[in-house]
Amino acid sequence: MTATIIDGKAFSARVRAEAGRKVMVLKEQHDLTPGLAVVLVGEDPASQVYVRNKGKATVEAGMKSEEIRLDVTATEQEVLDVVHRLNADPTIHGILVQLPLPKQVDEMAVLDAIDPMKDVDGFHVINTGRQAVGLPAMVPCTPLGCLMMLKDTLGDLSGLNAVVVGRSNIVGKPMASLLLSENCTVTIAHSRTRDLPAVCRGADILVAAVGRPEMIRGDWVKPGATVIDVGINRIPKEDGKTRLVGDVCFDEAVEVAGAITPVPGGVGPMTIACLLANTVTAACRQAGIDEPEV
Ligand SMILES: Nc1nc(=O)c2c([nH]1)NC[C@@H]1CN(c3ccc(C(=O)N[C@@H](CCC(=O)O)C(=O)O)cc3)C=[N+]21
Repeated sequence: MTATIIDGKAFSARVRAEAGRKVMVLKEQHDLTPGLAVVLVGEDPASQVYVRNKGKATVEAGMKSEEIRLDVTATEQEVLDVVHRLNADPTIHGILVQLPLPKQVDEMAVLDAIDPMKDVDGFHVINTGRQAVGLPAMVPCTPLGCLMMLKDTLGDLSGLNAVVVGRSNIVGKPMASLLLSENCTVTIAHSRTRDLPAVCRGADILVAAVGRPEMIRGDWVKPGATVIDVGINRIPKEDGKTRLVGDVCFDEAVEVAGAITPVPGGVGPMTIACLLANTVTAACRQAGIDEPEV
């Protein structure tokens, strides 16, 4: 039996279309145009592509998009000044500072400066804490996208064993916290975990977010499990070009899993769609209105 392939690209198109319909209602009924600002420091080519895609998706959904580019030599104060200006701008409801930042800029200080209400990445400690205790919060886009695909595939997640491989602040930890909120039994595994393959084999839900190309093999997957591959690794091909692979060895895992996300076309597109959804949510909360039902 081969696994069902979870089509993140198709799913993300539905999420983006829904965000677009909400934006239409907000414009017509509340004279409110949600605005998203993306701050990019430096010229990392991968980040540039990603930032351009975000800008395009934002405009397609009818929102205002602003891109702020700073030189790779920008000081921390220059980045903070941009954040402060965006915090004060009433036409901007979401602020995303593209990570990683150059080494002279303290990431934590920048994230801490973002108004938590405008923190569409959900990386501010206020949002991390609010999510953890069950208060309304901005939830990080990648884990949110993963959760949407899991619920769409499995329905109620209560009681399932979830193993998250990776403990980053941007994916692993918030993913684990969201799965706990859905009543999963959650294990966070990482580089020091003993007998990682055996731990993974206990997972009904296996989320791979380690950043190591094809580390998770087919025989680490419990038959029938749902596998979410967060990894996006560019590796060289024989012909000198490159290809994208996840943290899961797809060709092996697809033979064992019940359902699996591909790379590309899985988690990545959902991340961008959730960014738009979060920006709509943020705009409604800032305006003190209920999010439209569409
Ligand atoms: N503050 C911040 N928030 C982020 O959410 C954030 C960030 N910084 N820094 C970089 C990472 C990376 N990231 C991606 C999102 C979508 C795709 C995506 O759409 N990928 C496509 C293919 C992309 C390709 O072909 O290269 C896919 O997987 O199908 C990729 C990568 C968000 N990040």
